Amino acid sequence: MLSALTLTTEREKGQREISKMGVQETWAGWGSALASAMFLWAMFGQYFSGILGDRLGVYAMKLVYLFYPYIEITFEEYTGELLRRSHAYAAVESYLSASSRSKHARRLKADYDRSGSGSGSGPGSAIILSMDDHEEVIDSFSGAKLYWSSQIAPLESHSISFYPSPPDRRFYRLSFHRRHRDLVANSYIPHVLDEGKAIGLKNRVRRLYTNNTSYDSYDFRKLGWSHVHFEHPATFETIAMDPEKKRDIVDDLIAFSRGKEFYSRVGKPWKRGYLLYGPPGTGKSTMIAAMANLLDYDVYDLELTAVKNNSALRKLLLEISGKAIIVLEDIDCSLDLSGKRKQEREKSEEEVKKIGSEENKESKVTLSGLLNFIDGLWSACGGERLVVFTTNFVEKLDPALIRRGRMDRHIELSYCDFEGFKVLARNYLGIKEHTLFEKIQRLLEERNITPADVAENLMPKKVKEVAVSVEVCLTNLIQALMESKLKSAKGEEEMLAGTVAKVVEEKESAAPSTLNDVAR
Ligand SMILES: Nc1ncnc2c1ncn2[C@@H]1O[C@H](COP(=O)(O)OP(=O)(O)OP(=O)(O)O)[C@@H](O)[C@H]1O
Ligand SMILES: [Mg+2]
Repeated sequence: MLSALTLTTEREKGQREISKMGVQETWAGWGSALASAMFLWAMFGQYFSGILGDRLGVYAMKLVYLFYPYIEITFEEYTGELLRRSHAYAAVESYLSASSRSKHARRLKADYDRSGSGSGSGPGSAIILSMDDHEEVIDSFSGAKLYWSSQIAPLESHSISFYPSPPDRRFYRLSFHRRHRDLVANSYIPHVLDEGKAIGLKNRVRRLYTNNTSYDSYDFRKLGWSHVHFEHPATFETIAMDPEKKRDIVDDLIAFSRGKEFYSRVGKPWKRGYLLYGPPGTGKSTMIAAMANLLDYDVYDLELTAVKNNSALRKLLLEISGKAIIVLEDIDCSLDLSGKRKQEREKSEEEVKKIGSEENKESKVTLSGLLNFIDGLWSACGGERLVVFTTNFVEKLDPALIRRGRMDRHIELSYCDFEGFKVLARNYLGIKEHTLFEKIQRLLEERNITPADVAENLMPKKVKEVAVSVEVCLTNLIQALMESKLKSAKGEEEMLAGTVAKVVEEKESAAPSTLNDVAR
């Protein structure tokens, strides 16, 4: 059987594909002379079946079956014109990486065991071994023998193009005796996909993605996103904000993550939009990290100005997996339809000329392209996604962009209040109360200070300060508070009222009758 399996790897042409269960099922085995003859006979039969009737073709196929009773199913890495990595392929990859199955393979690929359990390759080990390309393993299921091979083949291109040719085609091929066909279709494949998905989730390490600046949607060799491991310690416990508001956001996020059935029942794609707005240093980015940690999602940090056009944006969207937070920071700057950030606009023309040609390429993403990205038909692919916008200037945003349904929750992150301060004091100094708290509370009511500034003042500046840090830090904070601005609305009103009163007083003494009217 194994030799037959090896032979099958050599032929690529003339496969007759039968679509079944989202994978391709192909007639097998014509590497040997006999199988080739059978195949030609079958083709001959098929060709003439239109003329001579179906009978000839049917006989030819029966003959092929007689001598080569194996069925093959392929699981392609990319489906739908290379648009998306197939989940079935990823599940098979994980399934075959399980130690019990990969131990028979002779050529293996090694990777970290992201679960930290070391289950991949023996006790205490921190790597996972999986099948390398062109490798074969045998699996068994309910008495049936299943032969898996990992394959790689150049993708045939029939057109001449300026763009680089697409990457090689990778796929797993499953071969089994035809008598197991029902078992494989009804039980084995669902078993492989379920188990593979579970293994994949267990090994999953969260990632922080960013879109590549040189990304070209026509270049198949370039991926749209690069990633690093996502390791941000922020949690909702460490975020300084009104506890009730915080509880509400956490409840909303958890309800969303458990809402698969709800969303499908009401006919809405499983996604939710959050707009976080407020002055710099109030915790917008920190909250995104806390969201990702709470829900165990990947983060896709999308730099819109690096996206060439709407079609590149759509392609990026299709590369995003489920369980993801798509972040567009400073959306008021990114959404400048010229594609330049505000700071760049402010640069003199000469400075702009100096920018490298790559960076200088203008983004042609339009508002409608972005709206489509958020909630067009394509946005529903993948499911379980949060889209988060952040801005310092919510009033600058186009209302269409942040209307309810698109950005479902609008969350203001503002200056630090006493409740927020208590959270930071607990995080940074490990204290719940102190004699200086009262003074700090009074000052926080009068003055504007961002949580970032409070946090900065609560950090010991020198190593030797650590022992006396509480006192020193709180005093630093009081100092900073006294130097910070008065609460803008209240402060400005008071200042304005004071100035007006003073002017009125002065004018009254100069010309009482007329100025009394004005003051009134
Ligand atoms: N609400 C908060 N709770 C806890 N820490 C905070 C909070 N806000 C700010 N910080 C601290 O200040 C630093 C800066 O905060 P962050 O980057 O989240 O601000 P931001 O609102 O995203 O600012 P920007 O608008 O400039 O992007 C963080 O590293 C964090 O330590
Ligand atoms: Mg930020």
